[in-house]
Amino acid sequence: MSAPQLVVHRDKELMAQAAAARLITRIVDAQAARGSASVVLTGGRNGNGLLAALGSAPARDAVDWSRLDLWWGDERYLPDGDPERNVTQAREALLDRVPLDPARVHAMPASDGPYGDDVEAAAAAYAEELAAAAGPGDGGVPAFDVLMLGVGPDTHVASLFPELPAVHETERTVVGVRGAPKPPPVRISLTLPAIRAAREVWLLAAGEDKAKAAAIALSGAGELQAPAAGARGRSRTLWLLDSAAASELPRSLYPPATA
Ligand SMILES: O=C(O)[C@H](O)[C@@H](O)[C@H](O)[C@H](O)COP(=O)(O)O
Repeated sequence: MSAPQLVVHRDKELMAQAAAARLITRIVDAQAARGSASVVLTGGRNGNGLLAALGSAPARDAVDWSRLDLWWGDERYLPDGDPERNVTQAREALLDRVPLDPARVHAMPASDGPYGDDVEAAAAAYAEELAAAAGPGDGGVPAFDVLMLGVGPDTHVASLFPELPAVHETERTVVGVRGAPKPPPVRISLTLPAIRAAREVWLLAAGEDKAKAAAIALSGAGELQAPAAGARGRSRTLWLLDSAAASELPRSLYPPATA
């Protein structure tokens, strides 16, 4: 697992714009190398802010949108089209404005779909979809080029909350979550093993309310108490912060350029 790298931007708007530019380049490089790219989106304000910034980025259409696989790190288990669903918000922020191949947009199941209120069955179905897309030796999930995660003030990532059952999962790649402290309570989430299968994991943390979470997660806390600490990529773990979210980091962790 890669040690975390940090980049601190002036404010959350610039962080979103810079992260969007970074994502465009990463996708373009993956498509040039392998003919397609695979990205995991996150819900939340920072994730949606990045998508909105990407939509208005000058280089937006350097991406071949028809050869991009999109997955989700977590989803609120609500009816299809519910405004609180991460996929609904992603569509509004960007996805409905770019020519994606609908067959390559892998939304997590909705609560009014075939699994009804059986969120574990819905999670198992998504795990099967991931496994079907995985390559030999990928371990049940595709080798995502970039997996993005917003970071909660309590250090949660996806719907993995400190000390709750889902963060303890070591075998399954996708689980159902009930009783999530962040509403809505019922969710579907990738697990840490699935997150750690990604080539690169990018954690997005902007705002004063993330300062403590970033400091805890980056100062050696365990992943059960601080799930963000367990979100590591196989070849890269990148924390994208704004100055407010970085304000409580130990000086030793500050990137040299911002010392
Ligand atoms: O479904 C969700 O709510 C998100 O996936 C969640 O993990 C989010 O990324 C963090 O809570 C940060 O959210 P903000 O960026 O809005 O602070």
